[in-house]
Amino acid sequence: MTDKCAVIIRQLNYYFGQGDLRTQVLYDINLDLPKGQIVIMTGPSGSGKTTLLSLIGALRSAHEGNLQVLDKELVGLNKSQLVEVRRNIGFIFQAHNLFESLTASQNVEMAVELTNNWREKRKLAVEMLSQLGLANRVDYKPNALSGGQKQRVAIARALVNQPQLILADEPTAALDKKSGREVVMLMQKLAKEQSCTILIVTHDNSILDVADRIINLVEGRLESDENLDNFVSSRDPKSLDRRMFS
Ligand SMILES: Nc1ncnc2c1ncn2[C@@H]1O[C@H](COP(=O)(O)OP(=O)(O)OP(=O)(O)O)[C@@H](O)[C@H]1O
Repeated sequence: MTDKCAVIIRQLNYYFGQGDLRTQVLYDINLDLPKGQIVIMTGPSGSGKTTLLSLIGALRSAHEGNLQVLDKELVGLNKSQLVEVRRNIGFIFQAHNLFESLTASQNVEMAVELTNNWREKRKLAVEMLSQLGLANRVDYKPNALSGGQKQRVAIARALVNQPQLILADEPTAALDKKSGREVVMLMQKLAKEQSCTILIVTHDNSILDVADRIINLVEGRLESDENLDNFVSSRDPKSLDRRMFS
């Protein structure tokens, strides 16, 4: 199974704070993300979704349990080793984090520079932006783009180096329903083409159908892990909104 999974998590615990203030936020997480799967993580506010995403993304260090990401064990790595791991991961956040002084193309080119591919950076950036429907916006700065277009630039930046793993935290939160769906459908299409694994944290139930699997985190514990049909049918529709998407 090992070489078929982008992420393997075993008995992972995580705490914030120290001494008397130490609080456990993740409890005994066990999770496999097979290569090429799109997984949505949902759950109530404060249940630990962003914390788990940031541990998988090597943005925080894990100390207890096992956390294997793209064939590398992250528990015990130092800061510079974690930075190396991050290079192989595409991140998409709710706040798109684009540089306002740079054009769409330059924002994407910055990601290509990390791979030292200086010669082709413009070509690769323009190709990726074009695939996302932004061929006629490559030289626009973010303030001349709509929310959905900015988020598509952020997706182009996350995908341009063809990472094997993409982590997205509320990628549709700043978008209206239609643009949110479009953005996620594009992520799904490109991910399938590049056969990369995607983990999306979301409260947006209108995008659940892009997922191969939905996992639900409640109070730091993985409460369920099922496909969309089972997820929906196992829940009372009235409670779905209140419990899952609060
Ligand atoms: N830097 C921090 N220091 C201390 N506690 C934190 C820190 N970040 C998060 N927490 C706590 O850890 C718990 C999990 O937070 P986390 O942000 O992972 O939840 P979440 O499920 O992503 O919530 P939301 O859906 O509201 O974004 C919460 O109780 C939160 O208050």
